[in-house]
Amino acid sequence: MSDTYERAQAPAPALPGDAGRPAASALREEAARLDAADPLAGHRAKFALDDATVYLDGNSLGALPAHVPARMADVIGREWGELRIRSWDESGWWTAPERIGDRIAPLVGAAAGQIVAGDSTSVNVFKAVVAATRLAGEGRDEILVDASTFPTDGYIAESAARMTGHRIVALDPADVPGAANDRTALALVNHVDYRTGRLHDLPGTTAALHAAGALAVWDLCHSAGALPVGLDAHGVDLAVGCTYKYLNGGPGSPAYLYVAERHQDRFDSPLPGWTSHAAPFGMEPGYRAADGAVRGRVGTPDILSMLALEAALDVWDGVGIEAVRAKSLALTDFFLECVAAYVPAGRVTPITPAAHAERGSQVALACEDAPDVMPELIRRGVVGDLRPGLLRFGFTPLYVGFSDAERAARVLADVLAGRPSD
Ligand SMILES: Cc1ncc(COP(=O)(O)O)c(C=O)c1O
Ligand SMILES: Nc1c(O)cccc1C(=O)C[C@H](N)C(=O)O
Repeated sequence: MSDTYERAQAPAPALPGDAGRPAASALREEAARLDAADPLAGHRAKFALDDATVYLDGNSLGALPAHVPARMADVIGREWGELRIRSWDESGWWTAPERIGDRIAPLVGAAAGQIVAGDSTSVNVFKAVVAATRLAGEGRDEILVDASTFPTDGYIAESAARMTGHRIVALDPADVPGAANDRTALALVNHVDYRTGRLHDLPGTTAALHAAGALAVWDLCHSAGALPVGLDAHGVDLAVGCTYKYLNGGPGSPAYLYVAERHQDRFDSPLPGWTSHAAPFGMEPGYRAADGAVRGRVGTPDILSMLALEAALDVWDGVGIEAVRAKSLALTDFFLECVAAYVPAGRVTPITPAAHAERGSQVALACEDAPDVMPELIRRGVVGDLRPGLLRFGFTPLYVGFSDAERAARVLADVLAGRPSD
């Protein structure tokens, strides 16, 4: 872990803040110092953001990279408007899913040729789960599913299991390694829990599944672009993720599917659409799968969203995911520290793990009156979101700073203490 964000002083004691805002000026000064020393601070200018708002919802919808509208004007005006059908070849539309997959690959620790962009995460969960049952072969009739999963994964896995004749076993992700056995076909696990922000043990869980002869399928929605994933290094079999959170691809931007190279020959998609055919324009009546990641494609790609995503990925040029992780941990530490210092005692309880090894890039605070608190926070310019019983704050290191974290905690304390806005 880098010492870039080393603290100038010991963290402020976790004093209850009812007496006002103890330590406020010290924490504000510390935030300014950390921002001034932050090597990623310059990246914020690449995004369309205003200083009146602290945007802590990039774990739901990433901010707009400022250059994307001009690129989209060109895609619509010239590529579609003037070149029309020629753009499938001349503008590279046809190969966009695999080309963009290769742009996502380094961010999740994958070599080129294993990721294809397209469809939604839900659809890719379906492809991955069914394909994994086929790869696992006969005699394995169980699918382990993260019981705390984002709901869509659970719904899709359940339906896939009914179709393939498997049995779902829902369990805590921490229990997956111990539960894997010779009946397990695969486990589907979220790398980071969308509610709590807990980071699950991808290397250990994957290794335990392999030891039992089973496959590991990971949902990277809340980790890709926020922390190192290491898909190849840890031998993950299949993975899916969305691109509208930390990858800033835009509302409803295409998701992606990773199929490890060693499985590609036997990857048997349950949705073998024509764009994954070996000869898509041969219009053959029978299906023959293309080689490589292209096998994960289905139908015509959603080109406008796809190309907005491709442009959005430019913000990663020259950015290392390790640097992003170092800032993410420093930011979430600092926010937790400010919350502990400012917020009236007993009003919120952090449920995001304190241990760095178990933390994604968000902080979730249990709060009894969360449904009243979040709208007021948003009214005061601090945008997080609400999940049942929780205030959820996402920290996107490319555009969130330490002063943002301090301000968010201060405004939260004001709202909870019933103080008017500054
Ligand atoms: C972990 C996880 N999986 C899946 C999804 C959603 O999937 P889809 O892109 O199909 O809406 C989300 C968020 O929307 C998510 O947080
Ligand atoms: N995908 C979303 C959408 O289409 C509308 C609103 C929110 C979302 C989200 O991404 C929610 C998000 N996955 C979550 O962690 O709660």
